[in-house]
Amino acid sequence: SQSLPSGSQSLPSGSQSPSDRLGATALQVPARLMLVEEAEQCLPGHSFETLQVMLEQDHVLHVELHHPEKRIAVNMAFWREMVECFQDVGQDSSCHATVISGAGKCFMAGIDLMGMGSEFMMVEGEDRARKAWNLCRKICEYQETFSVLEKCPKPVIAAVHGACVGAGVDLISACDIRYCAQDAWFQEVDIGLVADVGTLQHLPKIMGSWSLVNELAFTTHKMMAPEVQSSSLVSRVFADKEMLLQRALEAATTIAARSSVAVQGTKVNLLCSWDHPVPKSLRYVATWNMSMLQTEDILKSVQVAMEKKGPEDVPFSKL
Ligand SMILES: CC/C=C\C=C\CC(=O)SCCNC(=O)CCNC(=O)[C@H](O)C(C)(C)COP(=O)(O)OP(=O)(O)OC[C@H]1O[C@@H](n2cnc3c(N)ncnc32)[C@H](O)[C@@H]1OP(=O)(O)O
Repeated sequence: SQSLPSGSQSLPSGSQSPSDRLGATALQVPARLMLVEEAEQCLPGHSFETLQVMLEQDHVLHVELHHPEKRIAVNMAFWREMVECFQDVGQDSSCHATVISGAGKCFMAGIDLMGMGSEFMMVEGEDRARKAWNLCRKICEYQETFSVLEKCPKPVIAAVHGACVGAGVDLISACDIRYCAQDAWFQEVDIGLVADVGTLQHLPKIMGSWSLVNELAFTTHKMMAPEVQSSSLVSRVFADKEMLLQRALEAATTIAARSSVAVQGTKVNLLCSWDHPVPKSLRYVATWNMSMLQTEDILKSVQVAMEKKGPEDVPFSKL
């Protein structure tokens, strides 16, 4: 059977409760214990089968999904490598923001229909209860492949061109910012199952229209770039892939120049308000800031603002 992605739980945990997710984000236990120096050297050069990680600018990593000859149809290695990669991004204090895009003609053609079919048909277990238990465990492992994007405290920007199908929609719905090119299209595909790795949980909160979410989910309606923009699934549309990547990297660079205490704390607290009612989120941010307001970054930021400079002029310490 498939080995567990590092850091994932060994028993079916069901879908993660909001507080699990928040706890994991705020107090992430290193999945692979690694010195900061090691992590810094590790990621850009790290060899993955399905991901290429490039250092684009100071503190900005570009993660490119690879399998262009199969239009980024994702195989077994992908599910494991995404977890490894973004756990490392989370630990790597020299990475402040990430862009994720597809190599070749599209962002992602969903699961590898040839290679992954047997994964769900062939579940181990001596009886139905044990098979169900093992299947639940597998589903939770697959969920971790995209949940890791939310748990990573560094903002992740999805830059989508061409097709973004099935698992591609699950992936982008777990990202913090979504941009696309004019040629992008998005689709849920009918393969006879309920989507179970994030789309159905995220889209109703992301998109402005329940009706459109239902349409996408029930009819497999193909959404083109203008429609995804008007429905808020993406926040910006660019003329082509080149412009898309340029602008996504610019946004990541802007984020990377800011105080990590501010940016990462903002991501954690936005996720808190996504999951919890306002009074609870207000209480959480008060508790958060009772320590984080003691950062030197505030004084440094105020000083450069007074001098009419930008955050890129501040030597913020690593986090
Ligand atoms: C754990 C479960 C969690 C999540 C589950 C999610 C469900 C899904 O993801 S279902 C989605 C399944 N995907 C699809 O139905 C998309 C199928 N592909 C396409 O529609 C098209 O390939 C395209 C993405 C629109 C691109 O079209 P085009 O540019 O014309 O390329 P093609 O000639 O069609 O394909 C080139 C090459 O790639 C192979 N390929 C494409 N998609 C897949 C795929 N999903 N699985 C396996 N292989 C794929 C295609 O067969 C071609 O291969 P050749 O060997 O060159 O024939």
